[in-house]
Amino acid sequence: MNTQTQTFNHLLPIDFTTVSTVPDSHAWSPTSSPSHLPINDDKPLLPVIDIGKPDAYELVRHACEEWGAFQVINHGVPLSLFSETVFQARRLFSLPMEKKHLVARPPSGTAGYGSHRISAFFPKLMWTEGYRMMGSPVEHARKLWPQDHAKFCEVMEQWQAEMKTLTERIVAMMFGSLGLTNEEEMQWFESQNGCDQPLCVLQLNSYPVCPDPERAMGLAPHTDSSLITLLDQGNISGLQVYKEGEGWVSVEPIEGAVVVNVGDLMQVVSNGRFKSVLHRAVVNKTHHRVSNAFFYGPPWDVKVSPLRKLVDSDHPQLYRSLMWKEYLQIKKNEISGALEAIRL
Ligand SMILES: O=C(O)CCC(=O)C(=O)O
Ligand SMILES: [Fe+2]
Repeated sequence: MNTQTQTFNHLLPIDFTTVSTVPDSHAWSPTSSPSHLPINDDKPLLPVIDIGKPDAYELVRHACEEWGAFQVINHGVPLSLFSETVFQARRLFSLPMEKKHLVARPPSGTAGYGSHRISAFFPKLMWTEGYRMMGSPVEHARKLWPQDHAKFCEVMEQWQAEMKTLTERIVAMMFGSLGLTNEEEMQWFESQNGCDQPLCVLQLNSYPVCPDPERAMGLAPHTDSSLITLLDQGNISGLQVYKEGEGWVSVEPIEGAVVVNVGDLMQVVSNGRFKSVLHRAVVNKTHHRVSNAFFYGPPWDVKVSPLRKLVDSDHPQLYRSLMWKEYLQIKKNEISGALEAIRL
């Protein structure tokens, strides 16, 4: 096997339908598996915010400062689109492995089927498979369903459009809650070479039923690099967020709610006011869980820095200005120390 094939194989998950026990490659040690530091039911709940209400700004600010995450309801995204998106995601993941390999994500590619991007950081593999897209998935969908790809594309494109609109509304609320009022004050990246549109990635995640969930990890602890991420975790629990002083807290699914994660970039541009949330996903014995994450960030080739209005003598600049591609490169080499590495 040459190096290229080896690297490529590392990106491809095992066929979970063929295993009846957790193989050694996927067995996490007792101190790093989810059973370490178990969840205790007395912990506070992640805030649920009705973004149609007048107090929403204040609640958003508080949630971003204290948790780095919250759930939103009353956001206007049709409930039927949630179930159609989950249905189409399940349709993709239930295809035979040979089919999914037809759309495998190449080692340096952004779209396609494969393991989660963070898997390279851990000695053990995770109990998950994923499919990523940016915009229309039509080229892949044609390969997967030569006669019947239109509905998958239509639903995924509609979901991305809805998530983009909702993201922009929530980002404006976040900045608004910090006292930024006009577009210029909210300019969160400095475009270079004419790149002025945000980049959006939709990641479908599948966590197959696991014979021994205590020893397996759905998705290991990480922060998202994005400005913010919108997550639909369907109706099966599995997402946990880390809260300082409390430990891991389960995020209970609420029908039609969307989880908002503050990403690394929001921590930078808010000059540390908002916290990028550490989160992970656990698996279970009985239900195949599917989630989807919509990551919203800047183009590769732009400069990012803390917003000027959030820096003053009482709030000195915490992070240096840098090109976004430089940050992503730092994050590629270290999963948890990237924000520290750019701290002034
Ligand atoms: O599946 C989940 O609940 C979490 C997904 C996630 O954190 C991610 O895709 O980055
Ligand atoms: Fe994440």
